[in-house]
Amino acid sequence: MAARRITLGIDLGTTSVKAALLGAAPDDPSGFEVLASCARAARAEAAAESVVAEPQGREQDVSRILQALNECLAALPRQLLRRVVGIGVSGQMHGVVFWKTGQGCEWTEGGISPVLVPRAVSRLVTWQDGRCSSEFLASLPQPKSHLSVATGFGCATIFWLLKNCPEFLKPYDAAGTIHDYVVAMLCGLPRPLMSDQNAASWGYFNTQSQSWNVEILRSSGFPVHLLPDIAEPGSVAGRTSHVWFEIPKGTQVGVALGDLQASVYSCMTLGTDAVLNISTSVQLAASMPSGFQPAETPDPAAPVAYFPYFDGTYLGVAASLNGGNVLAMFVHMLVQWTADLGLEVEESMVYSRIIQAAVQQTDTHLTITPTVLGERHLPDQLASVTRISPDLSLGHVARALCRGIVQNLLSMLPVRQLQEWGVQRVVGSGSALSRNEVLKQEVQRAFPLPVSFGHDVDAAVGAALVMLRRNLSQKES
Ligand SMILES: Nc1ncnc2c1ncn2[C@@H]1O[C@H](COP(=O)(O)OP(=O)(O)O)[C@@H](O)[C@H]1O
Ligand SMILES: O=C(CO)[C@@H](O)[C@H](O)[C@H](O)[C@H](O)COP(=O)(O)O
Repeated sequence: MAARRITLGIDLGTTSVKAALLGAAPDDPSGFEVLASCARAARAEAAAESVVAEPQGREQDVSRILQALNECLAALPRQLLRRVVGIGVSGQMHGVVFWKTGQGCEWTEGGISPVLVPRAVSRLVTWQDGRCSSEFLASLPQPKSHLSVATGFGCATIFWLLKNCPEFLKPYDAAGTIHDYVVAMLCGLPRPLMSDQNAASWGYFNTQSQSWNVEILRSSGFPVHLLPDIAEPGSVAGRTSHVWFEIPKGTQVGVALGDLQASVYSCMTLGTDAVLNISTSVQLAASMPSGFQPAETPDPAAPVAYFPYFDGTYLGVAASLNGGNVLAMFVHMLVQWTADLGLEVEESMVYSRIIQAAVQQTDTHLTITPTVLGERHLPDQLASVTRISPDLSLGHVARALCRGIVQNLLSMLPVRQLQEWGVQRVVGSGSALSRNEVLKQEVQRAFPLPVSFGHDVDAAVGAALVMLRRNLSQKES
């Protein structure tokens, strides 16, 4: 009997790195089985390299992200890694990392197998970065794209660096998202490749012509040489240049995918499914009919945007900036206040206690609008708390916070709109959801539709599944 095909999926998320090994399972309705998975907190937050970007800058240390990736790979069964025939990579969209071609990493020998270590590479400026003010964004040229440009989007960040610290860009001749960087390093690509999923998340990309707004950008002095070449999501970017945790050298690596699209790909088993992903951020997505094309001119005030998916199709997405990160801020605040009172508590204990308290508090009148980061379509709408009564327990606050995250998303994309799109079921994904019973309860309460919950490493599963299906179709042809 032919050996079972196995693929590896990776998700370089904002808070954690996930990896999953998938095996073909012809007898399973999904066609696959998750053989092993791993998640490791990246703890990659770092001070902005450019001091002028503070305090709104949000950057991550690439070496910590790769460290978490190496820990994930090291934790996966070697006997399965040896049989990997394809690697799919996804990650946090919008962000940008810069490197020097040919010097972006080093394969260090010495251990059991070579390990990927970053070398001449910048910090990752993430999607949560707020350095581009509304005034700065208004000063940029109008894109020829159906998506508006927001702070934290790759092209906006590059324009900001060009204006405020031009010296910063001089040493680099390549740029991409963190997952484009990892694909380029795994394959030793001379130039990064980028799927339209990630290019659209940078701004100044036209999904219909599948091209950057090169003339618009060039005429504004933008360093267009930094823009990656574009390739189909699901196509092969290259082959691994080294043995990697016993994954054979020469293994196919797919062009990197957006984490949202990869999560949807693993969870959306029916075209009438909507996918609710709650991770650092939160997104509610549903597929648009084939042939759908978004309006050419974006409406920055619109809460729903249309993201490229696969094969020229689109997802209708409400993407809130305020998801698991708001819970994380609440937990961090409690840890800080407890320290101010002279006590020390572990974050993990606080998470379990607030969830436990909220489970006990089955309902609340307290109302929290959780938009501490504003929203892209409402940048000035910050968070608020109303209907505070004398019974202000931890359970009330935690329940109201989880409810607020879900209700805020529904205010962007109401159930009525989902039903008009033909949605009949909601599938939940993301670790913030899978680890939080109260969030699950609030999701089930908010949707008058059947709700099910996917894996907790969905984007990694989705990235692996794309490569598994590609490999199987290659073998059949
Ligand atoms: N111990 C925990 N218990 C419950 N939820 C947690 C815990 N630790 C982190 N979280 C939640 O998980 C979120 C991160 O989810 P994750 O899927 O790792 O994000 P990403 O995919 O964006 O990296 C955090 O923002 C936080 O809300
Ligand atoms: O903000 C949007 C889209 O505009 C999101 O889909 C965005 O891709 C994701 O939130 C980021 O990639 C971060 O994802 P995650 O780390 O929260 O999983």
